[in-house]
Amino acid sequence: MIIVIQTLVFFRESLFAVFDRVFRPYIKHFALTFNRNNNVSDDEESEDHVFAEYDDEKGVIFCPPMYAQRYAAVSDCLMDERWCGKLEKVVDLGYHDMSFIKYLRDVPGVKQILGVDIESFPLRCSSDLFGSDEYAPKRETPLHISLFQGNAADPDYRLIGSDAVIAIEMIEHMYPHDLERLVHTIFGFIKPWIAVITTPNGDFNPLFKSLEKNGFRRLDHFFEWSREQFHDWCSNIVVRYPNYTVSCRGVGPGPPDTLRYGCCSQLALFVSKDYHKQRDLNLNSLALVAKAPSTNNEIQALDFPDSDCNMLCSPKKLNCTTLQVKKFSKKTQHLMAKNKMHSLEHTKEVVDEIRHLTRMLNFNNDSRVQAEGDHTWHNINWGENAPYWNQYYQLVKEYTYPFEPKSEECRILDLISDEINRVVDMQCDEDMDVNKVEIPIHHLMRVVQHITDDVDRVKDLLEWNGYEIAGDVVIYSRLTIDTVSVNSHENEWPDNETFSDVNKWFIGQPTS
Ligand SMILES: C[S@@+](CC[C@H](N)C(=O)[O-])C[C@H]1O[C@@H](n2cnc3c(N)ncnc32)[C@H](O)[C@@H]1O
Ligand SMILES: [Mg+2]
Repeated sequence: MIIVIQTLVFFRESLFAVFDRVFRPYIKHFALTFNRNNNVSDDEESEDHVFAEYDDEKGVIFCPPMYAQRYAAVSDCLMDERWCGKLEKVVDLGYHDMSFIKYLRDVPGVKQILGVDIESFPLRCSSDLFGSDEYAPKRETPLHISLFQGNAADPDYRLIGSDAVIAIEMIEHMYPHDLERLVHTIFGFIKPWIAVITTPNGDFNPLFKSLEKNGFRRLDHFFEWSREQFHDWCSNIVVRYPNYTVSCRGVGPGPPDTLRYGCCSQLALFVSKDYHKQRDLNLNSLALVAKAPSTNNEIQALDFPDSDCNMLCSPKKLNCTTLQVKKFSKKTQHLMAKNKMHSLEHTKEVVDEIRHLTRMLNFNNDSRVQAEGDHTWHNINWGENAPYWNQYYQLVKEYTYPFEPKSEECRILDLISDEINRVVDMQCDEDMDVNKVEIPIHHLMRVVQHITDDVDRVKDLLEWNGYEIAGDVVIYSRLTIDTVSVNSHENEWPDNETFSDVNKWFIGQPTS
């Protein structure tokens, strides 16, 4: 049983590493930009790994499969060192059966994933990804996934605060007017740090014989752009949203001698020049406000739906003349009574929040939301029974993964282990025969300085975990590791589940 669990633990933790190891070598090779004269990687080894060939029956065959090359290229964008580990909230538009979300879950730093798809059928298929394995180890970092059904073109408020937006092979399935709105939803409403968009390369289609009878276009796509058209579309976006830069490249090179067609897919990476994370609005606990201040200087706080919220607002601070409260939820009424509040002027204000909200939701002269009766909403676009403001998507499924943060000791040991491995690898690259590496403890302290500056504590920890320490240096001996077999370690383990993370970590580390 223990072995099975350990295998599962290992497998789960290794998945992403494997994905990374398998695909990363290919990724550099994918970089075929629109400029056909640009260099294709001349790394012969990676060329061996990524290739395509003709098959008389099947047409072009990609190795690795095209979807895997695409996912690798998108993952590569997400793990760019400029933001790796800092993209916390990521949206996958057109996520289909969650195939990419499986990988997204393990991208460093990601804590919240939103999936939006217009179809409901794929959503049902994806349910097995959630909590199906009760023996799966807890995550070390929190992760919440929400799947929505809706049109990605609609600026649903739950998209606010997203650091990255991904749309893999989705835009060609959109109506032109939706695509136009999507551009604004991404770059004018969400304003993420990065956006990664992929779409087929129409130039490549002559290589697919099976498409010939349909004019070299796929039936379910509204368009398939040439590289030039995609490039134009991207350039136009950055002209309209000048806070963004864009770089385009091909993904999935064709068989030899077809370079002139470019790659099978094309990818655009948009990067914000000056990213400020938008505050994530939790409207579930937020007062709803209506009537644009610009129209008649009137704001109405309509309801505080299920609030823990004390987000009541004051008209003076909002620069408006009247502020009416039509209806409060019970909880808010209770809060008001408790604080002996009779009118809004005397309530605690969270004015910035309200202001922020009005800005976020793009209130303008057409934006009026009013509460009429019990939970009936009315606005000039929808009339009666308008949807909750900016709540366009329907939540289909959400899941919070159980997690257990690593102990501080464990984090220190992991960081130091990585650093030691890095230094040892460097030394070995320079001199293959090196068997012993001495690393000053002060060098290692740098990688844990955000956790501790206590040198003695770190030394003790390292010694406890089998490192050889002499004075102020850690001695790493390659011979020791080479003679340690995995089996010998396994046999040393008592057969119970009470090991601390520190003990687990100790497997495979050098012993003194
Ligand atoms: C070819 S699939 C992409 C699959 C997935 N992104 C991947 O690469 O594995 C296109 C997906 O986009 C979805 N889609 C099409 N139009 C959409 C829209 N306007 N809003 C949201 N999703 C849309 C479709 O339902 C479909 O699941
Ligand atoms: Mg498609």
